[in-house]
Amino acid sequence: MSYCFDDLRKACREDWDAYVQHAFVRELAAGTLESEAFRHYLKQDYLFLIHFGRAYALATYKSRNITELRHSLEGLKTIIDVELGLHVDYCREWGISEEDLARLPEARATMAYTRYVLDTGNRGDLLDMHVALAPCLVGYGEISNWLNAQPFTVRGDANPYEKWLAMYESEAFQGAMRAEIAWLDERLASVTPERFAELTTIFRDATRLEIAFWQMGLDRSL
Ligand SMILES: Cc1ncc(CN)c(N)n1
Repeated sequence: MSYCFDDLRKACREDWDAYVQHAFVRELAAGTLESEAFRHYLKQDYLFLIHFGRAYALATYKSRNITELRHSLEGLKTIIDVELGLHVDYCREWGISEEDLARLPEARATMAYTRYVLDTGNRGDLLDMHVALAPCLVGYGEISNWLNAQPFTVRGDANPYEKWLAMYESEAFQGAMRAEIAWLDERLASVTPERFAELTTIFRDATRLEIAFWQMGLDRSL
């Protein structure tokens, strides 16, 4: 039996769909999401991205050859240069200054998700780490593609969240998503059924923590 990334998705189908098709992203794509819910999510996502930068740095540290090193470094650059850079500018447009960002309280959902991924990376190997990171990178790329195919999605000036939608359909982000899937496909091809079961647990846990992150935005909870 040879595995690939899609087998992880299939093994967690219910959780994966609940994440990709969550009410938060549906409302965002329709342009009906309450602006305070979005602002709350944006602030927590800043903290999330800082910790995910650390997680990609850990993946870089755990790399054992130049190919792995380059791949993890590309992930780190996507988070820091593409997403986090745009995020700070975007927060400013939504009335959140860098000073506000510097003194944010961290929501429990942010703590749980980011520390789970860092702990998985510390305990496990590079494959554990990348499987824990996959719902983040692959998930948002897939969410973007799924939303673009839905009749309720409003694009352009009529949607206040147009920039968010545009970021995740950008070639920089979609290319990073494809590279991550290709990397995972290559590694998963040679794992045993026992190892695949362990990786499925990590993928499911990280996906459930993504669902909790959307819900935190909707509920504006800390
Ligand atoms: C919670 C969360 N998950 C994923 C992403 C996409 N990197 C994000 N910005 N925030």
